[in-house]
Amino acid sequence: MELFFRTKGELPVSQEHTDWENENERLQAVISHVQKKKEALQGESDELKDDVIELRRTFWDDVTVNLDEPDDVIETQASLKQRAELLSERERSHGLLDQQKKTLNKLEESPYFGRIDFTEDGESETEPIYIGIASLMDENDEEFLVYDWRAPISSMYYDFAPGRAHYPTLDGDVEGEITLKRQYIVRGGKLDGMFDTGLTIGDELLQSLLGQQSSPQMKSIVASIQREQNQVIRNERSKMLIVRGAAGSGKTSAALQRVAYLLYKHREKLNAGNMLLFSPNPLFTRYVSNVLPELGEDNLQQSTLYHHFEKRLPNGWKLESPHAHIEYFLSEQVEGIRSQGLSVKTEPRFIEHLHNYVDTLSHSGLIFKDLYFRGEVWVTKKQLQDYFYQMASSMSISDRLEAVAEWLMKMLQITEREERPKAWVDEEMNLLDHETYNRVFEKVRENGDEEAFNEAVLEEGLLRKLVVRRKVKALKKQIQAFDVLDVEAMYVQFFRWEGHKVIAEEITYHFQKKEMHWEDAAPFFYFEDLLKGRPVYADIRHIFIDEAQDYTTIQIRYLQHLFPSSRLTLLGDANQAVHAHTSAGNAPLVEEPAEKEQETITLHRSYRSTQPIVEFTKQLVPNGEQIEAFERPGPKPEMKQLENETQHDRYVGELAKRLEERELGMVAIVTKTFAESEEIWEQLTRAGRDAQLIHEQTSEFKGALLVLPVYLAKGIEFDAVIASDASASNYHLERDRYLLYTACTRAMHELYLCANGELSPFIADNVRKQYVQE
Ligand SMILES: Nc1ncnc2c1ncn2[C@@H]1O[C@H](COP(=O)(O)OP(=O)(O)OP(=O)(O)O)[C@@H](O)[C@H]1O
Repeated sequence: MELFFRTKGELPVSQEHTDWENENERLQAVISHVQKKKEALQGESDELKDDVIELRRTFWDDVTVNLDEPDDVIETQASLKQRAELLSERERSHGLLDQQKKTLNKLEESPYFGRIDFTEDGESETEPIYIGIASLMDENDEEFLVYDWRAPISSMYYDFAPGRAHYPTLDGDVEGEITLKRQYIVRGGKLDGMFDTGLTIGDELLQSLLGQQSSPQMKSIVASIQREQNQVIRNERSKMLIVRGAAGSGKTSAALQRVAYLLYKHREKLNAGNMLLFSPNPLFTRYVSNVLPELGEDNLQQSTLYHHFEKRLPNGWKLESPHAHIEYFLSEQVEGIRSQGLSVKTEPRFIEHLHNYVDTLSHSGLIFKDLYFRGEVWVTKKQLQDYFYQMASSMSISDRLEAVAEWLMKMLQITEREERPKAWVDEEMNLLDHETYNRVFEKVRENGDEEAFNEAVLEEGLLRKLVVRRKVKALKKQIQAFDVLDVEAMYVQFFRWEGHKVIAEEITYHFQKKEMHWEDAAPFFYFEDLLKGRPVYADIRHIFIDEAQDYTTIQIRYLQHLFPSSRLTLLGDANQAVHAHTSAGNAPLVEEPAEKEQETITLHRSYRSTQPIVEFTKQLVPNGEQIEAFERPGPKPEMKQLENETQHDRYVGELAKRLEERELGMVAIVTKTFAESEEIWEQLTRAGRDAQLIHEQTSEFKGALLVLPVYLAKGIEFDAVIASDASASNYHLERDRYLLYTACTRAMHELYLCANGELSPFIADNVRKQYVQE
């Protein structure tokens, strides 16, 4: 690799000197071109802004509102529509200019980060291709001064070393020769460094990027995307793309770059609103929220599965959070009824059983609810059942339910008419407020009947109608939502039907208290949708599921069925499974490809941690030998055994203090459970230390010292990690292995393990040589 890196004060040698000056000159020329563009854009933007303000101010001036005749109404509507369209078109253009301005601001700071010189076969000229976060044309709009990193030609920068190369176009691959591959470090419009690279993209650049301190917000990796990551980013073949990879191999980073790539490639028909990322928790959501804006793109939508289910929950119900679920299984004996239920519900073929059950319900067994009006049964469950099952069983359940709803709506109209003259309506009319009376009175007046007698009759009629309509409102809503089925009872009945009586009883017990366990949410709502028909989220075209190893098969299937027209990217690492059910090997991530358009890409290299840390952590897990460390030096992990809890906690506090004093950056004390985190945090606080205790609702880091349980640290990284109590008593079950691995792999530069007593068996003898024992 040829390298000429210049930092302030260093003098380049003669050959490099020429290039340095040339590159510097070009850089300044491009930046001044960007500045000119910015000025021109500002002028345009100001004009548009004035237009928008004026249009808003005078919106009604040119609209003649005339509602006398139907024709006039249509004309008024048309003229309103025209004005509104004009305004929104101007607003959109202004928004676009704003976006362009933001991109130009970024280009002004750093217009490009890479270059390849490419000679196409059959051409004599070599074209230097400069690559940046967005394309930039020269003043005549003829030549590219900078190519967007997502342009087809730019793919060669990531995929090839100097030598033969090719890139795809609509007319087939273009072949040729790369004669130079160069990287730049440009900050604040200044050329700070320059590398010519060979095989991989600048290990030196990576060294310098990865050696930096952690940041509370994830950064884009656009300048140093690695070849295997590029396969993830540009993959378009698969309907379902599974990305497996070791901790720190760049799965999340590649996924976010992939979003940016797809937005660029399909900009005519795809926007950030069509993409949805499921993250593990609010802290992670926040952590990754800056990557796309950094690349000049709008952020994609983000949610958590918990948040989604919570919104679907019936009124007054409570859903156990995934973190409470983890804590339960970490602290309870896993042999109880609940864990039996967990195995059944998370078993990959569970979904088939659910489908089989629904098939039988097509013929018999649906449980309906009695429907009530004014506290009395209006239609019985038996009547509903009879009406439902007299329809042909060739009709789907949801179609038949729709027919039931139509039937009920008609009956409701009759009921409404029959109820109006009744005495209870008189009573309720007396309770109506003045405002309602006045409104009804006005309405009668508007209709213009001269006869006072008629007016009074009309008024009473309207008031009766209103009272009854209000009374049936809830029932109407219930019918329209198909809420005539007793889904809870049928869900329980399913377990009985399957021969799981005890599990059925356990669910009934919680359902009666309106509580739902985390492991019931996906099966329950999936089942409900099978019966009632699924809600459609047609707008979402791409879903990304990070930390997918923690999803059960049915959770993934549920999302697939919720977003039927969506492509799916699953990112995960089976070695980081923190849920009891997924660490048992049930994660969909470990299943073999099932769908035709499904593809798996595995990332082997780990970038987050130094080489000594990776060498240590890879031995904690099976198949760890497949994990490759990026060659970044650093101290070996340190281990300290202590005799009791008091000594342990005191040591953790002192160690954190020492690390803080060295101003390492962010230091995290990672524990197995939240209770342990709380204990350590309390002790630190008593000692006057300023530490932040992270809980499941935390969405932001504050300060440089954090205490958190491992499952909340997922996907995030810290400059130094203290893995608290890595003892045999704390980490001994097979699933603890994955928790310990996840905790240790959060460390970027330094890792410390402390144990109260004997070491965890996972830190086996062959591991011991990888760390220093104090
Ligand atoms: N090509 C790259 N260039 C620069 N930095 C990179 C690259 N790939 C990954 N990194 C860095 O490595 C770290 C880990 O990346 P990321 O969080 O995307 O990995 P991950 O596979 O999602 O990790 P985990 O499994 O622990 O969630 C981040 O700091 C990221 O910026």
